[in-house]
Amino acid sequence: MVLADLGRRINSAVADVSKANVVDESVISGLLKEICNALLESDVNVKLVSRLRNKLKATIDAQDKPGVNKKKLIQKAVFDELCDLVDCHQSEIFKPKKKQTNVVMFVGLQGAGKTTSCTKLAVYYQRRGFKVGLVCADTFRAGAFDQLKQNATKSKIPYYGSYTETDPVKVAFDGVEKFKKEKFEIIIVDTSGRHRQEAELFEEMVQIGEAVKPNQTIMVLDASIGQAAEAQSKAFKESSNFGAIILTKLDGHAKGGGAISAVAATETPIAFIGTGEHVHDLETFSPRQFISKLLGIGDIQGLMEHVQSLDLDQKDSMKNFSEGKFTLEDFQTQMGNIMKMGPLSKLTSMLPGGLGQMMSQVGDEETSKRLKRMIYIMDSMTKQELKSDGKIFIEEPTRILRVARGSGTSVTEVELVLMQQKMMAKMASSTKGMMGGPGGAGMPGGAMNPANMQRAMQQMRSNPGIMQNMQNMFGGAMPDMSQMFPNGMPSQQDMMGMMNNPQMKQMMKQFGMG
Ligand SMILES: Nc1nc2c(ncn2[C@@H]2O[C@H](COP(=O)(O)OP(=O)(O)OP(=O)(O)O)[C@@H](O)[C@H]2O)c(=O)[nH]1
Repeated sequence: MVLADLGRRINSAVADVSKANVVDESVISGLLKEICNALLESDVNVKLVSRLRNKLKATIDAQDKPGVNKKKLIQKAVFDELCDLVDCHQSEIFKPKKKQTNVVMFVGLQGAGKTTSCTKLAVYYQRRGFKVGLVCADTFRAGAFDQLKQNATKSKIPYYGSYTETDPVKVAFDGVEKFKKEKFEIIIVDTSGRHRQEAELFEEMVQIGEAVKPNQTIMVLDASIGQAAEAQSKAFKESSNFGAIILTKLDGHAKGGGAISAVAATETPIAFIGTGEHVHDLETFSPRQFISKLLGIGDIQGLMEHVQSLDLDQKDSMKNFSEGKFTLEDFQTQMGNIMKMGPLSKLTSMLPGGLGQMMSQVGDEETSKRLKRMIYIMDSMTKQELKSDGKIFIEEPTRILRVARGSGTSVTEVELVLMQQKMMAKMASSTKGMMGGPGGAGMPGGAMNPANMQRAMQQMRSNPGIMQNMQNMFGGAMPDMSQMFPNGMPSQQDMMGMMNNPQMKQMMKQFGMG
């Protein structure tokens, strides 16, 4: 992940403070020095780094009063200042309105990811019920229209472009007019990033802007742009007055600090981040979620949004779970949902604390392979077996052999699936009393109420086996929960979502916490 190195270095600098016996001036100046070096080496603009240092120092000095836990004060100050670095405190980012035409124009340097991001954004809004069209106004780069056409066709998004018209302003205007007549609600215009020279590119952008009068202009910025980010983004700001930034290629390994500088230099908010080449690899940007992920605290909210944005098959199995049951068929449904959730590494990076890193050590491929074999096993079961609670296999063990042969797996693997389903069923029956009535707190089958949540956490803490596993998982020391959730303990909604998240359950099982 971009800025991963920055996150690691800042984390270790803050950890050093936590280990210090006395937090005096020298410890604090050591912390500030390490954080500033890490930011500078990540390509963050020197003026921004100096500003952050001064604010951090002032905050720590101002709040350092007798009785204040200085270590926690420093952790929170560092977290807040980093959030401030990527948050330009703009008011509400442009939100398209239903039943109106919203024209969105994309600008940016060549290869930044405009065409890809146009399609991603089109799919993002289409999934939210908008009627979306794509216009290719890049008449400079050969193949630009074909690329947009291919992307749009694959995602079933109507598109407009021309193989013959060479005037990008005319193509843009005609395309927008066409979609306006057909009552499209969002019309996204992709422009060229390549030009003989930038002056022509900017001139063309101004003309296209005058022709299509966009409600929103978005600058697409490649996170690996480095120190050039500030000058480039300022130049685009002057010509196209973009109102939001899409930061692409954050899944890469670039330093990424230059992009942060662009946000500050243009005082323009990052609306979305691109996290891969796939059309669904677009995430809304939230400074606190971004910094939480950067510092390895996890991004529970992002994980919940990701799970909720997928049309996962949650109906019966969640109802069963809330009634204390969990059949093999429910298990099969949940496994199928996990496979729908996309690259496991992206999800695990949102898991708090060391959980994500731990999961990523197993690796996408291996985890995915194991899940697939579990699904093959359940696909080889009869309806009666799937609807059962698994006892049928104990009464007639030859069924295990038949399923193993039918799924091309082993008896041991089938037994493992049965054991995991049994664990889940036990979890379902133990949480049965904790779920509110159906529809409670808006969660399917109700939500765990605070008192029961507390009891569940106490049960976890009082069970030496679970605690030992937790400590093994975190390398011997239980993390300070407040450090994992700097925005305060997640709401019961988040915790419930996390506890019910099949990915989390699968992972808890792997670490013996199932
Ligand atoms: N890993 C990764 N690759 C991305 C991302 N966004 C775009 N890309 C890739 O970046 C390359 C350039 O993307 P394009 O969408 O063609 O860029 P462009 O700005 O339209 O390029 P021009 O039209 O030539 O100016 C393609 O290979 C994309 O797949 C991202 O978030 N992550």
